[in-house]
Amino acid sequence: MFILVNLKAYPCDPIEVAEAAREVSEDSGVRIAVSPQAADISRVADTGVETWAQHVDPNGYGSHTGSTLAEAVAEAGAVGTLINHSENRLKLADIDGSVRAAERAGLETCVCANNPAQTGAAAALGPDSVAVEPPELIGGDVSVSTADPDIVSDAVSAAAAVDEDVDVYCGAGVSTGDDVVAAGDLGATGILLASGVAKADDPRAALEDLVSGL
Ligand SMILES: O=C(CO)COP(=O)(O)O
Repeated sequence: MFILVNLKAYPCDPIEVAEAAREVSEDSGVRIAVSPQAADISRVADTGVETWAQHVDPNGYGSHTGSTLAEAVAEAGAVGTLINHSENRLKLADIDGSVRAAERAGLETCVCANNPAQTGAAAALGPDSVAVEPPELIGGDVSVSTADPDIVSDAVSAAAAVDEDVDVYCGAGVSTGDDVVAAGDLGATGILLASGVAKADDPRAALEDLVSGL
C-alpha cells in the first residue's frame, strides 16, 4: 500500500510531518509520500521524503501569472502531483491538461474523484492513479472503507473497466491501521489522507498506526 499524506492548507509543521513520514517509511518499508503547500515543496523534499504537489496547472512556460507550473514543482523536488480535488474542482478539460502537463514534467499523477463514476472518467485520462474520496466523509472520523465500502470496490471496478493499469486509492476519514487494511481488502492499492496526520497531536504516532497492519 502507498500512503499519500495531503497537508492541504492545515497549520501543521510540514517539516515535522515530512521527517516523521520519511522515518516511518524507512522503518516499515511502506511507501509514504507527503503533499505540502506548493511554497513548502522544496524544503519538504530536502528532508528526503517522497514529495508531491497538491496541484499543477495545464499550462507550460509562458505568460501565465499565478499558475503552478508542473516543471517548477518538479524542479523544486516533487515527484508526483494530485490533480483535481473535491476542495479544488477542475473542469474535465483542465484535468486532462494537468495530467498531460505533469507527464511532460515527469511527475507521477493521482487524479481525485468523488465517486465510482468519476473514477472511471478520470481513469480514461490515463493518470497513474485515481483516488476516490466521497466529499461528505472528508475530514470526518469515519473511514470510507467502513462507512461506504461499496464506493471503494465499485471505484476499483470502474477504473479496471477503463484501464487496468490505473491504480485506485481511497480516502476520506482514514486515520487508523485498520482503516488502511480494510481499504486494501476492498482492492485499493493506496490511501490518500489528510486530517488523520496533519491534525494529529503526534503525526509520527499517527503514521506508525497507519502502517501497523501492513
Ligand atoms: O481529502 C482528503 C485527502 O485528499 C481526505 O481528507 P481526510 O483524511 O481529512 O478525510
